[in-house]
Amino acid sequence: MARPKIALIGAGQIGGTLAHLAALKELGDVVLFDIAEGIPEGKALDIAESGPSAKFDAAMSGTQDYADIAGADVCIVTAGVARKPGMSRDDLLGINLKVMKSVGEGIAQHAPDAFVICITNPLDAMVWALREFSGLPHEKVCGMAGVLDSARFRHFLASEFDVSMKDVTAFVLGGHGDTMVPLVRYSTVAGIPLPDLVKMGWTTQEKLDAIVQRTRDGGAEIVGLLKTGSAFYAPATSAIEMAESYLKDQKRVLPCAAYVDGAYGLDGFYVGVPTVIGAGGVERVVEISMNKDEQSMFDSSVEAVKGLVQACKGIDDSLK
Ligand SMILES: NC(=O)c1ccc[n+]([C@@H]2O[C@H](COP(=O)([O-])OP(=O)(O)OC[C@H]3O[C@@H](n4cnc5c(N)ncnc54)[C@H](O)[C@@H]3O)[C@@H](O)[C@H]2O)c1
Ligand SMILES: O=C(O)C[C@H](O)C(=O)O
Repeated sequence: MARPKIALIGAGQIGGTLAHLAALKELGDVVLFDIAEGIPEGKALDIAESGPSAKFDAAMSGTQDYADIAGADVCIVTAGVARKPGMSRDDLLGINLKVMKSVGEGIAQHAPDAFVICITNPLDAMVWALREFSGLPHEKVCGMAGVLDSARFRHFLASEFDVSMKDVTAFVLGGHGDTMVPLVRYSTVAGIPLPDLVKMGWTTQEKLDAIVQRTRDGGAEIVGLLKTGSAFYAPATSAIEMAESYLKDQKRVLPCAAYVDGAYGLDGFYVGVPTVIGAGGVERVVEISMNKDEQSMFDSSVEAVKGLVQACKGIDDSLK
């Protein structure tokens, strides 16, 4: 049986890391696409030359021609611009919306059966726009953010409790911005919810509040340190987790920016929610019950994303 084909649209910091991880995990053959001549070809060759030592079998190639992504099983989109210190993700909307248009058209023409994972920011609005421009089925187009935000939350919690990250679970829902909603009640250490761990004296409410805020600011913290761009190792690893669940029909329960139609009182809207990802794409949106405070934070986050979607419609007439 032929190996799956993975198209990476954007061969920058995340695109290159995605290619390397996909090769190391032998998820399939990789095509890197970018408008910057030489970059996708150079990264593909460099990673291919690591194969004999790393001992993977995967073909790697780079291109500026969308025809080369033909028949891709998975497309992961990082094309566009990343923020620098002093910018918010939302400042990228205008420039990255134009990129989503060309990418959406390229995928529609050459890889219409692919499972598409958008990473480009501002994430929730960009995945919505990418779906509109590509016209692919909603369950085959989703956005990566919740896995990353939850991983950051889990990392901070594991450090605070001095336990293995493997035993920490967490869910961060809502839009991938300052309004994201780390769900404390649904986050656990070995199944013990965080509020119980506060009662058990493992941490204090103040420390937990600070971790929640650090999670919300997680992207900006890295941007402030790197200065030339944004995070790429953890974002790439998160998207690979989603792609693997699709390719291997693992049916992982992962938070991602998915099309929510009916659940959470939403009628046809992309925002971060828990989902099941399997061979059918986003096979299920998991609707969890929220208390008043959680619901109000989620609602504010949805409103923030709605504002960005409106801004997209104001920029590109074809989106109305
Ligand atoms: N969703 C998330 O959680 C998350 C996490 C980190 C970064 N991001 C976002 O991901 C995006 C990529 O980040 P990065 O660090 O890889 O950036 P990067 O600048 O390193 O790479 C972006 C690449 O896109 C290419 N590109 C630009 N326009 C293109 C087009 N029209 N077609 C094809 N390629 C094009 C550029 O040449 C560049 O190589 C940014 O928008 C960033 O904000 C999102
Ligand atoms: O913060 C950014 O601009 C990149 C990304 O959204 C992140 O959370 O790391």
